[in-house]
Amino acid sequence: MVDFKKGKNMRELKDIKKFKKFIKEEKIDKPEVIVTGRSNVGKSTLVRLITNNKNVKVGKRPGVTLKINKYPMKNYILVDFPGFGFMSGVDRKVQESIKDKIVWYIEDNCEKIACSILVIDGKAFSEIVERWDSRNEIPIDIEMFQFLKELKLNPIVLINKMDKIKRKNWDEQLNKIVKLFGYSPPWRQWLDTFVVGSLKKNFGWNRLLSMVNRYVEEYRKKRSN
Ligand SMILES: Nc1nc2c(ncn2[C@@H]2O[C@H](COP(=O)(O)OP(=O)(O)OP(=O)(O)O)[C@@H](O)[C@H]2O)c(=O)[nH]1
Ligand SMILES: [Mg+2]
Repeated sequence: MVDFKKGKNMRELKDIKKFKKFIKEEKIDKPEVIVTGRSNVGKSTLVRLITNNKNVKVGKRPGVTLKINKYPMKNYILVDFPGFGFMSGVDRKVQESIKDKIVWYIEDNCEKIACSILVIDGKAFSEIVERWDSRNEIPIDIEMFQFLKELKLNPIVLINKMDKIKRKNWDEQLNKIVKLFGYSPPWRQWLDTFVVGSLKKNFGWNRLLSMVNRYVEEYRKKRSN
């Protein structure tokens, strides 16, 4: 009788242990990979390519994505953000609240973010930044990059829409861009931070993906230690 009880308890204890281990394993969520950037730079286009999900909305006008959308992948969760900064046709207060939400989200979730992608429009970027610079303010993309770096979120800058720039002008434009981010030219020195691409012409994102996978792998290894 006693033995039976004891045996049962032992089994129960074992089951509880197993269950706890299961819960613990389940609790280690997949890390997140976040996609940020101004409106209309191609964030959702990238997410659509990576997930191969036609339901990801992309569009010509700014402000297409207004919510934080998550897409589970095999080893991570891809998070598509609304664009920050100026959006024509979107109320200023709404723009400000979107920016706040993005910053809060990143701060609250930084522990589970394996890496971050900051998408910029290779053609429009330097013009926009110079405009901000002349007002003596830190341009919002640069501010976001520094913020991601400070939080150690492994930012990768995707310089998108390069199809809009003539090949012969690439070096000049790319040198200008890396300089604005605080990196000295030539831009080719910084391939572990910048990816040059055109999602429209389907190039650049493969290299970006392999960098993402490397960061996710590093994150997992660190976590399992
Ligand atoms: N020329 C060109 N257009 C592109 C490229 N990538 C994306 N686009 C276009 O840019 C527009 C905006 O793309 P989205 O992916 O919706 O941009 P987003 O950054 O998600 O925009 P929001 O959701 O408003 O923040 C769409 O018309 C895309 O087809 C590119 O490499 N070259
Ligand atoms: Mg979008």
